[in-house]
Amino acid sequence: MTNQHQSAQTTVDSRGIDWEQAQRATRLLLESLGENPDREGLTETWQRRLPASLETLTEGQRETAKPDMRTFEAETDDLVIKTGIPVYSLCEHHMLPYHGTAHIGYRPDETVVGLSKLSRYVRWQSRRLTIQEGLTREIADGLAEEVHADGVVVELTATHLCEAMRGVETATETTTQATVGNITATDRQRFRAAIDNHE
Ligand SMILES: Nc1nc2c(ncn2[C@@H]2O[C@H](COP(=O)(O)OP(=O)(O)OP(=O)(O)O)[C@@H](O)[C@H]2O)c(=O)[nH]1
Ligand SMILES: [Zn+2]
Repeated sequence: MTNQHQSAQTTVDSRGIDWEQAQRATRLLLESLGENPDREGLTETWQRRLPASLETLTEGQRETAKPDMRTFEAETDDLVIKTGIPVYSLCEHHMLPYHGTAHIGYRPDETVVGLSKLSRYVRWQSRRLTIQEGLTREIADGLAEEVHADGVVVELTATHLCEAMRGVETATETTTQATVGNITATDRQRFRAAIDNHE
């Protein structure tokens, strides 16, 4: 018990990842698939590559990885629209990727945020185990809070590899939307026109 506790303590890195456990689990997974984890080509997979990849792809769980959402004084309260933000997330059901595009519209209250921060924020939020509906909602709610926005609308269109590569084996697109706060009918028309223009 004491040993286990000590070993867990020594292998947990500053970001809270237990490396020894991640390596052991990956090795075990390879073995369970009938693979030889010690064959050339696979040793670094369990020792480094997969644990390190998953550490990156789950950094949305860690506040320390959140981008600095620095804001500036707003000179307008017009809707700010950003289209075509790439999204890569992992579906929590199969831990397989889904990827696509997010579009964001927000109505500033007294502050605006640097444009690049919208893409950075979507990337950070996406890097964890999610379902698409929840991710869309969490981007909208999170941005409204970070930017102190009067209203936010988020649309996300994605293809799930759990549907494409296995299971139903159809590479379809799923679109989800979330709104928070004050988004008017005119805002929605502008948002839609910007998305249509992007596509
Ligand atoms: N609503 C929603 N469903 C998702 C998402 N990602 C994956 N899924 C679905 O989650 C469901 C899980 O269904 P289960 O029947 O438990 O799992 P399964 O046997 O692997 O199902 P199939 O994928 O149909 O083979 C599937 O229908 C997936 O398409 C998501 O982001 N949102
Ligand atoms: Zn899935």
